[in-house]
Amino acid sequence: MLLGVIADDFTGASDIANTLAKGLAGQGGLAVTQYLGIPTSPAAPDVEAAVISLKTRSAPVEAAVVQSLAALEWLQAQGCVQFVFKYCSTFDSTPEGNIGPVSEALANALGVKGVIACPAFPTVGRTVHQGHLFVHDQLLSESSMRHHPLTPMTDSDIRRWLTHQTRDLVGLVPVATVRAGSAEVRAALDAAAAEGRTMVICDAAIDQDLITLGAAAAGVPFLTGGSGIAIGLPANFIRSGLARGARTSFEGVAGPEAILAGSCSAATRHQIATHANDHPVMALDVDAIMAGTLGVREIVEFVASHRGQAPLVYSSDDPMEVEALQSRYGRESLALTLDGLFADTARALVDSGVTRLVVAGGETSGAVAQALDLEALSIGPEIDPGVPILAEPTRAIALALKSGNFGAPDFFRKALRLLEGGVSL
Ligand SMILES: Nc1ncnc2c1ncn2[C@@H]1O[C@H](COP(=O)(O)OP(=O)(O)O)[C@@H](O)[C@H]1O
Ligand SMILES: O=C(O)[C@@H](O)C(=O)COP(=O)(O)O
Repeated sequence: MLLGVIADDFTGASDIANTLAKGLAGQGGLAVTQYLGIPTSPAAPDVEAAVISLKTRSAPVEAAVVQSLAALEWLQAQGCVQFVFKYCSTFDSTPEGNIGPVSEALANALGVKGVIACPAFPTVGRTVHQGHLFVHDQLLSESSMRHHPLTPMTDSDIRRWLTHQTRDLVGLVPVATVRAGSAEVRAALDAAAAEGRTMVICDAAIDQDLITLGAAAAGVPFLTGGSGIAIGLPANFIRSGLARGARTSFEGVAGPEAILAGSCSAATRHQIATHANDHPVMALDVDAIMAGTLGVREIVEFVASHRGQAPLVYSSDDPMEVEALQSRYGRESLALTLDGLFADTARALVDSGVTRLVVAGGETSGAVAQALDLEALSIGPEIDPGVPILAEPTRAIALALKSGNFGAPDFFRKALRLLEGGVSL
């Protein structure tokens, strides 16, 4: 194994797995497997890149650090020569963490400083300029991410945001240095390391910037970022002859389908509204769930009675309603209950024969994937930017774990069709 990725949530993990599997146009990517949690046995010999999905984005800091270090240990045991810590392209975190503490713990374990930190993912509008993160043409703090239910992002200066979370000073590689080329980036990272800076925010506004950062990272043990930071990494291994340039393949899985959405992100709510125009949808009454009068049984009945029609079940709501529910029930216990309900529902659905499952939301997907006890997933073609098909070949289950803010308005319908393999991509 060459490359090991530690991802702080499950949708983010499939996002970076997709980037690594795709590679640059015409070159092929790496042979990637996405693991759900830290595997308990060695990887198959043909795996070139492993992506370990953790659910640490909103975990307590100490738990996030401990799990990330354990993931690193497993990846080191598989022989990886480079490690990536994958976090969200909108830098989802609280002032306490977990991006800073986890990054510093991994950097210390690997004995490195001057580590690239770049959440940019230009294809979906996330760019970094002079250390400030933009979502399309809005500063992060003015985007819908300021209303996120668990990690509201209220500061676009991610250098400052990260400084709240880290022990060491945070550095910056500005766009002018990135555009000057990979050697200049490397020199800037070395200079930051010499000043004792562990994390260094790197500007990137277009894919070419990320390719430059990727080239600067050739042979470097550790880097961090959104999935964009991985764009240039397969090429390093292919160029040096260590990887062969793999291509993704996927046969398709037939059978009953379901869509579960716990994401309250703007893109998901728009996708739900679009899907509701011509498909059956069930809006979950959160008060009834909290009162224990609505649960798995009713949801499974709804899905079963709309088999073949792409039924969608969602708890997603707009920011004002989310805020009202959180003040009524408490943010954490509400999220715990809803994530738990989606997890139990997914298990019941799969037990009832569902083989094609689309899940929207990182926390929601993490809860679902853990409940299904999936271990290793292969990466199929991309459905929409950042969202690949995931296949569990031994159980003939195909999944899409969609990041809350990713995907076109018709994502749900398209994803189910592609999971069936009916359409060539
Ligand atoms: N109606 C709701 N009110 C409050 N919280 C909700 C509601 N629906 C879902 N949630 C919670 O909001 C969180 C959404 O996070 P997540 O699934 O990661 O979505 P995203 O990918 O958009 O960040 C989950 O923990 C989920 O349980
Ligand atoms: O980097 C990204 O934006 C995604 O890969 C991601 O991590 C999104 O997280 P969720 O919105 O919580 O799914």
